[in-house]
Amino acid sequence: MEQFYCVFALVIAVCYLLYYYSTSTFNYWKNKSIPCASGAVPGLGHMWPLAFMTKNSADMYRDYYNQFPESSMVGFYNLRTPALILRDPELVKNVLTKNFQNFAENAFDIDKNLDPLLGVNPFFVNEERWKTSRQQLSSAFTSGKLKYLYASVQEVCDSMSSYLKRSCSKSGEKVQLELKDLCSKFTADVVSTAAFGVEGGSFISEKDGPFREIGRIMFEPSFWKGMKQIFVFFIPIAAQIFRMRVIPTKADKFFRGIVKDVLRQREAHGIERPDFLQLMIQARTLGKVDPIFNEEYNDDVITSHASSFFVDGYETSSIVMSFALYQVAAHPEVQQRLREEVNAVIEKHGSLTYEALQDMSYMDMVLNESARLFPPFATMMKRCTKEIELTGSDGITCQVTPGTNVVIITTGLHRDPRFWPNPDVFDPERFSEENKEGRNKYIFLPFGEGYRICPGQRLATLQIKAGISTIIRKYTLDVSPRTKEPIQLDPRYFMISPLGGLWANLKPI
Ligand code: HEM
Repeated sequence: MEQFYCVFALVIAVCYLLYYYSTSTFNYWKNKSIPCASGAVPGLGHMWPLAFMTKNSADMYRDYYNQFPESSMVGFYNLRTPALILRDPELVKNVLTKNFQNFAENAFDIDKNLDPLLGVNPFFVNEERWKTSRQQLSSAFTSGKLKYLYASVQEVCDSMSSYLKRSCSKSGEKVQLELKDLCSKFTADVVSTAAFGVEGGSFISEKDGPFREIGRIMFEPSFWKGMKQIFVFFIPIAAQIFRMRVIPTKADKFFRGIVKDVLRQREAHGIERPDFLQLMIQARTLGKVDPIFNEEYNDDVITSHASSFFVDGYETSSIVMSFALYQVAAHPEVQQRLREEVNAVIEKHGSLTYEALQDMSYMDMVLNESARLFPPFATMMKRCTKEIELTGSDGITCQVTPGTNVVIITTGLHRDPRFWPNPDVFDPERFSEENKEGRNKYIFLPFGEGYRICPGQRLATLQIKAGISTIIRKYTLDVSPRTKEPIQLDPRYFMISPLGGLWANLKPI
């Protein structure tokens, strides 16, 4: 009996210590007189809805953002670590631009040994390596090089067009499609053609092309993948403990294999193509040295750069494109005006050229409004590296110390009624020249802002505009009753994915 009491006392003591340890920081924000979101639980802090997969991060963070509508800052706890939400556009500007030096790091700790292909991906690296890798990737997106890459985008538009034509004639008249799947095929093929120099093959048959298949392995929501992604992106300490990779082994092998094959084929047959790989091959032929690896452009160096295209650009672009098509399907008057613009611009330029796409101002309005409601990333997380005092427009002051994560909640700012009247309503007019004038740019951040703004923004916009124009010229779209409305976001996913999919009927005009 005595033994039983001893064990019981020990268990109680351990439980108490664990409880004490996991909640001992929970007064941090109170002591700093910063309002703190409610709902922290021992062990998980405010991250329990992600850990238990009851909410998508976009919804969870927006809930915390909305708890103090009048406050410029809100504290919360990532497990037991204090983190700060910024609700004031001037504070966001401070972090992303004005005092960037104090917040230069993205708050993600990736193990470069486990994920060597991410070693040059600007999103996942910091300091000097970030500067060089960003410069290098951005150099592929100058206007001249984008025009060069646009040839690849046009190839994919043509194969998507043939695929849609075949699908419609097979099904009689109209065809029902899941838009995220269609757009994932499209962006997978753009990456494979523009970055890796191989035909994507997603529109040849019903079978996935190889890049679409890798896309499914890496991004399609499922319980275990969701668990892993949520740990990697939101609870990185746990991901490190369990040695979780961002790029699965199968995808790593695939990227290395494909680059090797393509390089050998091009060397053997003297092939040149207008793609990202060719830019690297040119650097290799000139004997240039990669400034990050300090090595020649060998196969591994080239694979690392090319895979950044896929990791950063494939899923983000397909999310934005699919939600924009969904909004177009749901708003026939917007669809008609957009179609008229596309037709007029094509008539003016002769075809869907690079220059024609720059002329589509209503398309820009529609894309912006759609990305306002559904940005692929709910948050941007920055780590404080140098102590700084932040003061909000409401007078709240916070001394932010090194190591503290500062979170910019895109989904909160994008639907904040202080900045957007009727924030849940889809209205492209918000982005007319007149309505945009004088608006603080730090309330609309689908691509981020400041020094770490997305370097792929122009390529992403280009391919999305080309893809939507290709579809809308020849088809009318309406939302299928199979789509669950209002849209609910999949809690198993670290970006946004609509539960049940975005289904639309496409009918030839
Ligand atoms: C519609 C599609 C896209 C969206 C919405 C998007 C959005 C974003 C956002 C929000 C960030 C974070 C900015 C920050 O942390 O301050 C980012 C970073 C980044 N994006 Fe994109 N992105 C898209 C497409 C692309 C494409 C096509 C590429 C390249 C091929 C790309 C490459 C990158 C890179 C390398 C970074 C890291 C930049 C840095 O930390 O310096 N993105 N993107």
